[in-house]
Amino acid sequence: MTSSDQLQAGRNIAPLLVLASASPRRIALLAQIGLVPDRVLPANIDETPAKGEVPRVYAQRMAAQKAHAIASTLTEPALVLAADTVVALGRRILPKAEDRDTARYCLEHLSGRRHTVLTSVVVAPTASWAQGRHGARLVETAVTFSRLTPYQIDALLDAGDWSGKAGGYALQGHAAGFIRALSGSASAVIGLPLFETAQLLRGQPGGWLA
Ligand SMILES: Cc1cn([C@H]2C[C@H](O)[C@@H](COP(=O)(O)OP(=O)(O)OP(=O)(O)O)O2)c(=O)[nH]c1=O
Repeated sequence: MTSSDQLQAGRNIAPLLVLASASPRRIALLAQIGLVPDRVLPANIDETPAKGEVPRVYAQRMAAQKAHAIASTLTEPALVLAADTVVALGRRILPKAEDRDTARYCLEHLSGRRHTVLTSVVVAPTASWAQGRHGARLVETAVTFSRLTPYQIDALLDAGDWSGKAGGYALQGHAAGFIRALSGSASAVIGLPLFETAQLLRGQPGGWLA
């Protein structure tokens, strides 16, 4: 048996890879490293930050809750992958922009400043996959916006790609024209840190990644 046959044989007995997410970005990011989840099951959890909860703790708690909420519903052997992305200005958590006013509020606060994007990624095996390992990583990225004029903020709002994004902007979209510097992981800002996710999957006996 060649090593590629062995790899294939290993893959055939592998448990399911389940993405606990409603984010099309996370599916696309996984595809970038050659991974197509067997199932995509969005987790419906309460995303309200606890009183006084700092951004780092909040991001880790959200990703863990998403992974465990889905893992607990599955009877088959599976590894559940979940993530959470939070835009933080110091200790303040900026909201996920679901409307134009919220996006404007975020952009006005981010203008001319450096902020932190925290993305937590968690992998959780289901109860029926004893060999699977629980794992988690937190990735911090520093992002600096140039100073935005009121006209530029309106143009970003008109572009519309802030919708559903933490902090009211999309690095993969129009906001890129205003991002002066980024130190950390661009894929983490967009929703899934690919290097750290690959490390978590390589650490599993499932054979998903070489
Ligand atoms: C800052 C930033 C965030 N985002 C996205 C990534 C996440 O999808 C979203 C933050 O919200 P999340 O709560 O992390 O994720 P979600 O609600 O979109 O999906 P799910 O919880 O079901 O997995 O913001 C970008 O796409 N680009 C960016 O530049």
